[in-house]
Amino acid sequence: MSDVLSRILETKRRKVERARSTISIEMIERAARDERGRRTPHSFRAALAQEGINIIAEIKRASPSKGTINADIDPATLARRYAAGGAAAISVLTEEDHFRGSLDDLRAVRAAIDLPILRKDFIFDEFQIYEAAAAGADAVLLIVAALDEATLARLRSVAEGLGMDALVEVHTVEELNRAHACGASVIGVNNRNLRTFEVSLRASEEVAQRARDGVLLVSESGLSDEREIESLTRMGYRAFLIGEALMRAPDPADLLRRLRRAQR
Ligand SMILES: O=C(O)c1ccccc1NCC(=O)[C@H](O)[C@H](O)COP(=O)(O)O
Repeated sequence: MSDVLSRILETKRRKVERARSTISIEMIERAARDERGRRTPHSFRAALAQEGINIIAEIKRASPSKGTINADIDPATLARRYAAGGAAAISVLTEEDHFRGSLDDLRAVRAAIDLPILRKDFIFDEFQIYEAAAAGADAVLLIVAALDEATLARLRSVAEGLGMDALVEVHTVEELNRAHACGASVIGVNNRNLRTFEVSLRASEEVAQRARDGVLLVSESGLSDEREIESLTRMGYRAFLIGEALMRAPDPADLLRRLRRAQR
Protein backbone atom coordinates (compact mmCIF):
# COMPACT_ATOMS: atom_id res chain seq x y z
CA MET A 1 0.00 0.00 0.00
CA SER A 2 1.32 3.48 -0.81
CA ASP A 3 2.68 5.64 2.03
CA VAL A 4 0.13 8.39 1.44
CA LEU A 5 -2.71 5.90 1.51
CA SER A 6 -1.34 4.35 4.74
CA ARG A 7 -1.14 7.77 6.38
CA ILE A 8 -4.65 8.72 5.31
CA LEU A 9 -6.03 5.38 6.51
CA GLU A 10 -4.27 5.71 9.85
CA THR A 11 -5.91 9.06 10.64
CA LYS A 12 -9.21 7.79 9.27
CA ARG A 13 -9.13 4.72 11.53
CA ARG A 14 -8.86 6.95 14.60
CA LYS A 15 -11.79 9.07 13.36
CA VAL A 16 -13.98 6.03 12.74
CA GLU A 17 -13.12 4.57 16.16
CA ARG A 18 -14.14 7.86 17.79
CA ALA A 19 -17.39 8.02 15.81
CA ARG A 20 -18.18 4.39 16.68
CA SER A 21 -17.80 5.22 20.37
CA THR A 22 -20.44 7.94 20.15
CA ILE A 23 -23.08 6.12 18.10
CA SER A 24 -23.75 2.39 17.90
CA ILE A 25 -23.67 0.46 14.63
CA GLU A 26 -27.38 -0.40 15.12
CA MET A 27 -28.30 3.27 15.43
CA ILE A 28 -26.33 4.40 12.41
CA GLU A 29 -27.72 1.50 10.37
CA ARG A 30 -31.26 2.52 11.36
CA ALA A 31 -30.54 6.14 10.37
CA ALA A 32 -29.20 4.89 7.01
CA ARG A 33 -32.28 2.75 6.32
CA ASP A 34 -34.61 5.58 7.39
CA GLU A 35 -32.90 8.01 5.00
CA ARG A 36 -32.96 5.49 2.13
CA GLY A 37 -36.68 4.92 2.80
CA ARG A 38 -37.53 8.64 2.97
CA ARG A 39 -36.92 9.35 -0.72
CA THR A 40 -36.75 7.55 -4.04
CA PRO A 41 -33.04 6.71 -4.14
CA HIS A 42 -31.07 7.66 -7.26
CA SER A 43 -29.22 4.98 -9.21
CA PHE A 44 -25.58 6.01 -9.54
CA ARG A 45 -24.92 3.20 -12.03
CA ALA A 46 -27.89 4.11 -14.24
CA ALA A 47 -26.81 7.77 -14.28
CA LEU A 48 -23.39 6.73 -15.59
CA ALA A 49 -24.80 4.37 -18.21
CA GLN A 50 -26.77 7.05 -20.06
CA GLU A 51 -26.09 7.84 -23.73
CA GLY A 52 -23.23 10.27 -24.32
CA ILE A 53 -20.61 11.59 -21.90
CA ASN A 54 -21.47 11.16 -18.21
CA ILE A 55 -19.45 13.21 -15.78
CA ILE A 56 -19.24 12.75 -12.02
CA ALA A 57 -18.38 16.28 -10.88
CA GLU A 58 -16.39 16.34 -7.66
CA ILE A 59 -16.40 18.71 -4.71
CA LYS A 60 -12.76 18.71 -3.60
CA ARG A 61 -11.45 21.54 -1.44
CA ALA A 62 -7.87 20.27 -1.15
CA SER A 63 -5.78 17.17 -1.80
CA PRO A 64 -2.47 15.58 -0.77
CA SER A 65 -1.05 16.08 -4.27
CA LYS A 66 -2.14 19.70 -4.77
CA GLY A 67 -2.66 21.17 -1.29
CA THR A 68 -5.44 23.75 -1.17
CA ILE A 69 -7.49 23.84 -4.37
CA ASN A 70 -10.53 25.94 -3.48
CA ALA A 71 -11.23 25.63 0.23
CA ASP A 72 -13.87 28.31 0.72
CA ILE A 73 -16.53 27.11 -1.70
CA ASP A 74 -20.16 26.67 -0.71
CA PRO A 75 -20.85 23.01 -1.60
CA ALA A 76 -24.58 23.55 -2.24
CA THR A 77 -23.96 26.44 -4.66
CA LEU A 78 -21.22 24.54 -6.48
CA ALA A 79 -23.37 21.40 -6.74
CA ARG A 80 -26.17 23.48 -8.31
CA ARG A 81 -23.67 24.80 -10.86
CA TYR A 82 -22.55 21.26 -11.61
CA ALA A 83 -26.18 20.21 -12.08
CA ALA A 84 -26.77 23.19 -14.41
CA GLY A 85 -23.79 22.05 -16.51
CA GLY A 86 -25.33 18.59 -16.91
CA ALA A 87 -23.29 16.55 -14.40
CA ALA A 88 -24.60 12.96 -14.23
CA ALA A 89 -23.66 12.64 -10.54
CA ILE A 90 -21.81 14.52 -7.82
CA SER A 91 -18.84 13.21 -5.84
CA VAL A 92 -18.25 14.75 -2.42
CA LEU A 93 -14.91 14.24 -0.73
CA THR A 94 -15.78 13.79 2.94
CA GLU A 95 -12.27 13.09 4.28
CA GLU A 96 -11.41 15.86 6.71
CA ASP A 97 -7.67 15.90 7.39
CA HIS A 98 -6.19 15.68 3.90
CA PHE A 99 -9.04 16.89 1.68
CA ARG A 100 -10.84 19.30 4.06
CA GLY A 101 -14.18 17.69 3.29
CA SER A 102 -16.94 16.55 5.64
CA LEU A 103 -20.24 14.72 5.87
CA ASP A 104 -21.79 18.18 6.35
CA ASP A 105 -20.68 18.99 2.79
CA LEU A 106 -22.47 15.86 1.62
CA ARG A 107 -25.66 16.75 3.52
CA ALA A 108 -25.60 20.26 2.04
CA VAL A 109 -25.27 18.83 -1.48
CA ARG A 110 -28.07 16.31 -0.85
CA ALA A 111 -30.38 19.15 0.20
CA ALA A 112 -29.44 21.23 -2.86
CA ILE A 113 -29.68 18.89 -5.86
CA ASP A 114 -31.56 15.93 -7.24
CA LEU A 115 -28.70 13.80 -8.62
CA PRO A 116 -26.93 10.66 -7.39
CA ILE A 117 -24.19 11.42 -4.87
CA LEU A 118 -20.97 9.48 -4.30
CA ARG A 119 -19.32 9.56 -0.88
CA LYS A 120 -15.63 9.83 -1.79
CA ASP A 121 -13.63 8.73 1.21
CA PHE A 122 -11.34 6.01 2.52
CA ILE A 123 -13.82 3.34 3.52
CA PHE A 124 -12.86 0.14 5.39
CA ASP A 125 -15.76 -0.30 7.84
CA GLU A 126 -19.52 -0.76 7.30
CA PHE A 127 -20.07 2.06 9.78
CA GLN A 128 -18.82 4.49 7.11
CA ILE A 129 -21.28 3.12 4.55
CA TYR A 130 -24.18 3.62 6.98
CA GLU A 131 -22.91 7.15 7.70
CA ALA A 132 -22.82 7.82 3.94
CA ALA A 133 -26.39 6.59 3.43
CA ALA A 134 -27.69 8.50 6.46
CA ALA A 135 -26.14 11.70 5.03
CA GLY A 136 -27.87 11.13 1.66
CA ALA A 137 -25.26 9.36 -0.49
CA ASP A 138 -26.29 6.87 -3.18
CA ALA A 139 -22.85 5.34 -3.74
CA VAL A 140 -19.56 4.81 -1.93
CA LEU A 141 -15.98 4.51 -3.08
CA LEU A 142 -14.10 1.28 -2.28
CA ILE A 143 -10.37 1.42 -3.06
CA VAL A 144 -8.97 -2.00 -3.95
CA ALA A 145 -5.43 -1.00 -2.87
CA ALA A 146 -6.73 -0.28 0.64
CA LEU A 147 -8.81 -3.43 1.24
CA ASP A 148 -8.29 -7.17 1.44
CA GLU A 149 -10.55 -9.37 -0.67
CA ALA A 150 -12.91 -10.44 2.10
CA THR A 151 -13.43 -6.85 3.31
CA LEU A 152 -13.95 -5.60 -0.25
CA ALA A 153 -16.63 -8.23 -0.89
CA ARG A 154 -18.31 -7.61 2.49
CA LEU A 155 -18.43 -3.82 2.08
CA ARG A 156 -19.76 -4.14 -1.45
CA SER A 157 -22.60 -6.32 -0.22
CA VAL A 158 -23.38 -3.92 2.68
CA ALA A 159 -23.72 -1.12 0.11
CA GLU A 160 -25.89 -3.31 -2.13
CA GLY A 161 -28.06 -4.26 0.83
CA LEU A 162 -28.90 -0.57 1.22
CA GLY A 163 -29.65 -0.26 -2.51
CA MET A 164 -26.44 1.73 -3.04
CA ASP A 165 -23.72 1.30 -5.66
CA ALA A 166 -20.04 0.78 -4.94
CA LEU A 167 -17.51 2.47 -7.20
CA VAL A 168 -14.64 0.00 -6.89
CA GLU A 169 -11.40 1.82 -7.65
CA VAL A 170 -8.33 0.28 -9.29
CA HIS A 171 -5.10 1.59 -10.77
CA THR A 172 -3.61 -1.55 -12.34
CA VAL A 173 -4.72 -4.71 -14.14
CA GLU A 174 -3.79 -6.75 -11.05
CA GLU A 175 -6.23 -4.62 -9.00
CA LEU A 176 -8.82 -4.97 -11.78
CA ASN A 177 -8.67 -8.75 -11.33
CA ARG A 178 -9.39 -8.31 -7.61
CA ALA A 179 -12.29 -5.99 -8.44
CA HIS A 180 -13.68 -8.63 -10.82
CA ALA A 181 -13.28 -11.30 -8.13
CA CYS A 182 -15.44 -9.34 -5.68
CA GLY A 183 -18.17 -8.97 -8.33
CA ALA A 184 -17.77 -5.23 -8.90
CA SER A 185 -20.05 -3.89 -11.62
CA VAL A 186 -18.90 -0.24 -11.53
CA ILE A 187 -15.12 0.08 -11.66
CA GLY A 188 -13.23 3.37 -11.44
CA VAL A 189 -9.75 3.53 -12.94
CA ASN A 190 -7.65 6.07 -11.11
CA ASN A 191 -5.20 7.64 -13.57
CA ARG A 192 -3.26 8.97 -10.56
CA ASN A 193 -0.63 6.74 -9.00
CA LEU A 194 -1.28 7.27 -5.30
CA ARG A 195 2.40 6.68 -4.42
CA THR A 196 4.04 9.10 -6.88
CA PHE A 197 0.96 11.23 -7.75
CA GLU A 198 1.95 10.83 -11.39
CA VAL A 199 -1.07 10.99 -13.68
CA SER A 200 -1.24 8.98 -16.91
CA LEU A 201 -4.14 7.86 -19.09
CA ARG A 202 -2.19 4.62 -19.66
CA ALA A 203 -3.88 3.29 -16.51
CA SER A 204 -7.31 3.77 -18.09
CA GLU A 205 -6.08 2.29 -21.37
CA GLU A 206 -4.57 -0.87 -19.85
CA VAL A 207 -7.53 -1.57 -17.59
CA ALA A 208 -10.09 -0.99 -20.38
CA GLN A 209 -8.39 -3.68 -22.47
CA ARG A 210 -8.88 -6.29 -19.71
CA ALA A 211 -12.23 -5.31 -18.20
CA ARG A 212 -15.04 -7.86 -18.38
CA ASP A 213 -18.06 -7.22 -20.59
CA GLY A 214 -20.93 -5.64 -18.69
CA VAL A 215 -18.70 -3.74 -16.26
CA LEU A 216 -19.25 0.01 -16.28
CA LEU A 217 -15.88 1.76 -16.32
CA VAL A 218 -15.19 5.25 -14.99
CA SER A 219 -11.95 7.07 -15.84
CA GLU A 220 -10.86 9.13 -12.81
CA SER A 221 -8.34 11.91 -12.10
CA GLY A 222 -6.23 14.36 -14.03
CA LEU A 223 -8.89 15.13 -16.65
CA SER A 224 -9.37 18.72 -17.78
CA ASP A 225 -9.95 19.02 -21.53
CA GLU A 226 -11.94 17.72 -24.46
CA ARG A 227 -8.98 15.95 -26.08
CA GLU A 228 -8.51 13.70 -23.04
CA ILE A 229 -12.23 12.87 -22.97
CA GLU A 230 -12.16 12.14 -26.71
CA SER A 231 -9.20 9.84 -26.39
CA LEU A 232 -10.84 7.99 -23.46
CA THR A 233 -14.12 7.58 -25.35
CA ARG A 234 -12.11 5.87 -28.10
CA MET A 235 -10.93 3.40 -25.43
CA GLY A 236 -14.59 2.71 -24.58
CA TYR A 237 -15.19 5.07 -21.63
CA ARG A 238 -18.39 7.02 -21.31
CA ALA A 239 -18.13 7.92 -17.61
CA PHE A 240 -15.53 10.25 -16.06
CA LEU A 241 -14.78 11.61 -12.62
CA ILE A 242 -13.40 15.16 -12.56
CA GLY A 243 -12.40 17.19 -9.50
CA GLU A 244 -9.64 19.76 -9.64
CA ALA A 245 -10.33 21.14 -13.14
CA LEU A 246 -13.94 21.89 -12.17
CA MET A 247 -12.95 23.29 -8.78
CA ARG A 248 -10.57 25.76 -10.45
CA ALA A 249 -12.82 26.62 -13.43
CA PRO A 250 -14.17 30.21 -13.41
CA ASP A 251 -17.44 28.78 -14.79
CA PRO A 252 -17.73 25.06 -13.92
CA ALA A 253 -21.11 24.67 -15.68
CA ASP A 254 -19.59 25.97 -18.91
CA LEU A 255 -16.59 23.61 -18.61
CA LEU A 256 -18.94 20.67 -18.01
CA ARG A 257 -20.99 21.55 -21.10
CA ARG A 258 -17.81 21.73 -23.22
CA LEU A 259 -16.49 18.41 -21.93
CA ARG A 260 -19.84 16.72 -22.50
CA ARG A 261 -19.74 17.81 -26.17
CA ALA A 262 -16.46 15.95 -26.76
CA GLN A 263 -16.73 13.73 -29.86
CA ARG A 264 -15.44 10.24 -30.44
O1 LIG B 1 -6.04 13.81 -5.39
C1 LIG B 1 -5.13 13.39 -4.65
O2 LIG B 1 -4.08 14.01 -4.42
C2 LIG B 1 -5.28 12.06 -3.95
C3 LIG B 1 -4.23 11.58 -3.18
C4 LIG B 1 -4.37 10.38 -2.50
C5 LIG B 1 -5.53 9.64 -2.59
C6 LIG B 1 -6.59 10.12 -3.38
C7 LIG B 1 -6.47 11.30 -4.05
N1 LIG B 1 -7.51 11.82 -4.80
C8 LIG B 1 -8.82 11.29 -4.80
C9 LIG B 1 -9.35 11.15 -6.17
O3 LIG B 1 -9.56 10.04 -6.57
C10 LIG B 1 -9.58 12.37 -7.00
O4 LIG B 1 -10.08 13.37 -6.17
C11 LIG B 1 -10.57 12.21 -8.15
O5 LIG B 1 -10.31 11.12 -8.94
C12 LIG B 1 -10.55 13.50 -9.00
O6 LIG B 1 -9.25 13.76 -9.46
P1 LIG B 1 -8.88 15.17 -10.12
O7 LIG B 1 -9.83 15.41 -11.24
O8 LIG B 1 -7.47 15.00 -10.59
O9 LIG B 1 -9.01 16.20 -9.07
